[in-house]
Amino acid sequence: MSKPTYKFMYFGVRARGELCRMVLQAAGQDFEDVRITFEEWPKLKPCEYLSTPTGVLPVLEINSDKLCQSMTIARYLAKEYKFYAESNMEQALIDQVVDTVSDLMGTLISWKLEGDATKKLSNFVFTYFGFQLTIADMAVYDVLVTLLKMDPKCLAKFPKLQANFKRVGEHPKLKKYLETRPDIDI
Ligand SMILES: N[C@@H](CCC(=O)N[C@@H](CS)C(=O)NCC(=O)O)C(=O)O
Repeated sequence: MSKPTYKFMYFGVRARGELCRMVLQAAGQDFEDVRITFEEWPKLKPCEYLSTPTGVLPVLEINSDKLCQSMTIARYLAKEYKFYAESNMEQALIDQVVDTVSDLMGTLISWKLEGDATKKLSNFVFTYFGFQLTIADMAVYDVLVTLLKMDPKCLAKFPKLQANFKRVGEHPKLKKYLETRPDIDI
């Protein structure tokens, strides 16, 4: 079987795309990282150009298949590259973190930050503070990047979140990517 070819299409922001980018980077998987500008989007949105399944981004092309919905893509990639878990319960524990981050991201995208966002995340430290990197760690890392930009002291009371943030940032396959990627607010 030949290796799959990946093309990931999203805007030039982290928001609903960065978790998928991080999983591909953590896997050491080559992919075409297409970053569409907001100026060019109105021309591309109609399906005849990009063939977006639902007219929104992100979209991941895998060979000739197309996937949409950021969490569907993230879970698909996490299963492919073992950033998930084996058992149904462990998967559910990861999912609740990832879905909470996704809800939070919706709030952040509309710039209506909930005051207790970091506290909410800290309730989950027991689920992702394991030995193996999962999409839960990466999802939390990414939303913390945004929260830290809004309030650099937001982790002060949460040492386990701080430690996990550091641990993901130092992952051997992610470190260089995270240090050299464009510095984007959200
Ligand atoms: N639930 C979808 C939401 C996708 C979505 O709303 N994408 C936005 C960007 S974050 C978009 O493509 N907006 C452009 C548009 O609606 O034309 C997902 O998670 O992928």
